[in-house]
Order: sequence, then C-alpha cells, then structure tokens
Amino acid sequence: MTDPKQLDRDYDHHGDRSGARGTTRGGFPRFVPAKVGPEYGQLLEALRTVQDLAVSTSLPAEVAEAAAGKARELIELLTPHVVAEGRQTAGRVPRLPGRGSLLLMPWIIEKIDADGVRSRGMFRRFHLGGNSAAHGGTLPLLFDDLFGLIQHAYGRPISRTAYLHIDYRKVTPLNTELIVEGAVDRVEGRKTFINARLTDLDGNLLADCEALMVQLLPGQQ
Ligand SMILES: CCCCCCCCCCCC(=O)SCCNC(=O)CCNC(=O)[C@H](O)C(C)(C)COP(=O)(O)OP(=O)(O)OC[C@H]1O[C@@H](n2cnc3c(N)ncnc32)[C@H](O)[C@@H]1OP(=O)(O)O
Repeated sequence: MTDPKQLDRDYDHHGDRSGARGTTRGGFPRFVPAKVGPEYGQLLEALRTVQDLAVSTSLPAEVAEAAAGKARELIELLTPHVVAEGRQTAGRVPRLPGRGSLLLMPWIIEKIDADGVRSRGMFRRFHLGGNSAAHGGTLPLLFDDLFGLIQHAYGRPISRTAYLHIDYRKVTPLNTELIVEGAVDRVEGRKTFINARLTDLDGNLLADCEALMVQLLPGQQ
C-alpha cells in the first residue's frame, strides 16, 4: 500500500479529526496495515454470523434476555480497548474479508493496482432487502469503498466521492459468489472519474456504477 503522503503533499492538512471543525490537527490518519493473528478473523466471522442471526430470528423473551446479557459482557470486554481513528484494527487488514471491518462488505480483494481493483464475495442474510435480494443501499457501500481503493492504487491524492451513480440491472442475489471490478476512466484536474461493474460468476451484469471523486484542497475535511 503506497504511503498516501507520497501521493498528496497536503495529506497532513485535510481538516480536523479531533471532533472540532475549524482547527487542523493532522487530517486523515495514515493507513498502516495492522498485524493480527487468526483469532481476529475468527472474531469478525463470529460477529458477522451474529449480525446475520440478529436480522433473521424471532426470539422468545428468555432467549433475547440471555443474548442481551452476553452482548453486555462482550461490550465490557471490548470497551477498554477503544483507540483513536486510524489505530483501530478494522479496515487495516487487507487480506481479510472487508479488510477486517464489520462496516464493509465481507469481500476479498483479488487484484489491486493502477489498472484497477477486483474484489470477490457474497451478500449474506444481514444484507437482505426483500424477496431474497440484496438491499439496494448495500451496493453503494460496496462501490464506494472500491472507488477509494481504485483512486488510491491509481496514485491519486486524497479525494472524496462527489457523486456515485448506480444502474441496478438485475436483482443481486444473497449467498452467491459475485465479482466487483472497476478502474479509473479519466482524470480532469482535481476530478477522477471511475467506473465499476458488479457481475455474477457467469459474467451476468447485476449493476454498474460511475462515480466522480474530487481531490480535496488543503484544509478540506
Ligand atoms: C487503503 C487506503 C485507502 C485510503 C483512501 C481513503 C480515501 C477516502 C475515500 C472516501 C470516499 C468517500 O466515501 S467520501 C464520503 C462521501 N463524500 C463526501 O462526504 C463528500 C462531500 N462533498 C464534499 O466534501 C465536496 O462537495 C467535494 C470535496 C466533493 C467537492 O467540493 P469542492 O472542493 O468545493 O469542489 P468544487 O470546487 O465544487 O468542484 C470541483 C470540481 O468538481 C465538480 N463537482 C463537484 N461536485 C460535483 C457533483 N456532485 N457532480 C458533478 N460535478 C461535481 C465541480 O463542477 C468542479 O468541476 P470543474 O469546474 O473544476 O470542472
């Protein structure tokens, strides 16, 4: 992963992450890969299964009460280990599904270079919209994260998504291996235009997406 400071000489001057706007304290955190053992991936997979179960069960009161107690125990266990943005493990383990983040789709990056990024994975029960299809709001998350990687691998400075246009071509199934792939289409000054496609393994197009990412100016958050 390229040091973002090499791509953006203003990297340390993009607004504030202390919570208060109007002051600068170093801008975006540096994304240094985190070193973790297999237990971290196991924890995440267990938590994802809990998420799947949380949206797919109808619990008797005593089971809900017992589960709430166990969830509170887990909260107590984890709370002392909260760290500042950029120092958490989530999002900093490129080899894990969703780079080790529960927010992101649990997909694996297959290819990442200046020519583009390809990632493979499944939408699962947690991502259900209706009638066995992925929720339409989960696709922008998949595409937007891919675009962040694409513009970074292409060597663009820190940029934010100005717009993201999705055409939903076919219903996106759950629990089915899919591929999302995209690349920079063109760069015009501060603007990077990126295209991507979501397909099944037979190459059927499920959705395609075009986005504009705009390079941040010094001071922009
Ligand atoms: C692994 C490690 C990876 C690490 C990599 C980590 C990267 C982080 C990636 C995060 C990706 C996200 O999801 S970011 C989260 C979602 N996005 C946001 O929150 C962005 C919120 N919006 C903004 O902050 C702002 O609107 C900006 C920065 C996008 C643009 O504002 P600005 O800087 O004032 O720009 P402005 O002068 O208006 O426009 C510049 C040029 O872009 C054009 N432009 C601007 N917005 C639009 C638009 N919506 N549609 C068409 N064109 C537009 C203008 O016409 C102009 O073109 P011309 O006249 O020059 O031709």
